[in-house]
Amino acid sequence: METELSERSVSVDILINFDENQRLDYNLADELETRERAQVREYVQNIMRKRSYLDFLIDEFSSVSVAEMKPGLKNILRLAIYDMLFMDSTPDYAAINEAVEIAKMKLGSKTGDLVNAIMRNLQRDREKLPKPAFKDRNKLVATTFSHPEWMVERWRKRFGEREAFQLMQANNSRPHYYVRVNTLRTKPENFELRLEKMDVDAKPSDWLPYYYQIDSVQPFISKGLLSKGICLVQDIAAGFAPTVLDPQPGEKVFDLCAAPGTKSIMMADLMQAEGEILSVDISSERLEKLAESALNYGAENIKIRRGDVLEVSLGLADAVLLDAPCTGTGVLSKRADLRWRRDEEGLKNAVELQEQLLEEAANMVKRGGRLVYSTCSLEPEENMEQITKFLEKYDNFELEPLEDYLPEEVLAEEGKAYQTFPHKHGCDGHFGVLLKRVK
Ligand SMILES: C[S@@+](CC[C@H](N)C(=O)[O-])C[C@H]1O[C@@H](n2cnc3c(N)ncnc32)[C@H](O)[C@@H]1O
Repeated sequence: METELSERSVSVDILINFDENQRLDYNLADELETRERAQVREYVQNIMRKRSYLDFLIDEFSSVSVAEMKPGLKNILRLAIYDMLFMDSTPDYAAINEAVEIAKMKLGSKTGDLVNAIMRNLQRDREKLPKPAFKDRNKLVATTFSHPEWMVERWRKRFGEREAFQLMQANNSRPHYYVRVNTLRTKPENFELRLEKMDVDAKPSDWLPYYYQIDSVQPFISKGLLSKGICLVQDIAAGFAPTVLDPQPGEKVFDLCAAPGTKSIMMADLMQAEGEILSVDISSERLEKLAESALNYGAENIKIRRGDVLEVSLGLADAVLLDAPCTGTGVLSKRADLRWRRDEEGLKNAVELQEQLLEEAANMVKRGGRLVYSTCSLEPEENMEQITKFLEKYDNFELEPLEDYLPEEVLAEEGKAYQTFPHKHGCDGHFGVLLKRVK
């Protein structure tokens, strides 16, 4: 119980910090063991995936509304309800006791009593819990599926209700994970032998070479395969952008907005570390991760530069990847917190920044060179609408067909773009196009 208490209590700290600073800081779990840190992530991500519904239940069983609660109490209750209703391994009494102890420890004995009273109320009605019944359809759907109302409204309009439900259900499910073999460090056949020895289920992908769908990244961490650079954890759809850019050994490549760097690492492998990749990002913290990965993965042709793409002067490249900052609505099952950090204003700002970044990136492509624009968003404004606007303004770029690189089922825009959806493709939602500079 001692360690479980600390897992829960650290999870509460992370949730409180998120409410106060809009930042998910897993460093708060650094003192825990690997397995416990994994449990903290599970708690935090699952609570993010069910947040509106948990808040609805708090409102039903507490005399103080969620809106009036301080982050401490609110997040202890979210965790306690999640524990009681969704963690099969936690008996009701343990869910209540643990929450009461955390409340006493963090907020005093009175709050402990309040948590106890609210949780006992809920336990009494456990078999016939109230269901959200708001007249406002967006609010009802948003509470049931725990997504923000603005997102629900736009997805219901765009996809229709049935498909919007499927998408939100996929966002609330445990995501699929993939690893990609790093051929700079091992041969694919040797990697398969390792997998056999490790006795893990890993299904090779039909879509791209060297990718395997896995159930959990844990064995790959514990056997040191990531730290030794043997394979990279990367969603298969995240691999589409480097695949269609198709960097060749000896070329000069710019990876703009590169950190934490999985696409730079993959490109180094595609180039067999010959030629040059200049990886640029505005965030030094994220670039540190890239630098560490480049060492681990033997990506010796990566050079790192901290800078704002809107200001740096880099010269010209054969191939440029702009993996633009975006709302991330395609990766909500892995990054459940993102849904609570985004709003319509944020979408508008992202679109404006992407437009400027795309113009700068285009100026760095030499004549005859290639430019890939990619996002992990599902929103048309960040994706094809961005490209249409760009092509209306610049007649020196043309869209290239992608059928030679990617499977048909992920292609959109008559084969001139790719777009995946979590509920249709079983991977993250990514978009991308390949543009050629023709004059
Ligand atoms: C989608 S992430 C990139 C992910 C990365 N390509 C990868 O595969 O690991 C977007 C990145 O853009 C960076 N960024 C945002 N605005 C930028 C700017 N004006 N100049 C350079 N980098 C920027 C962020 O720091 C962030 O690391």
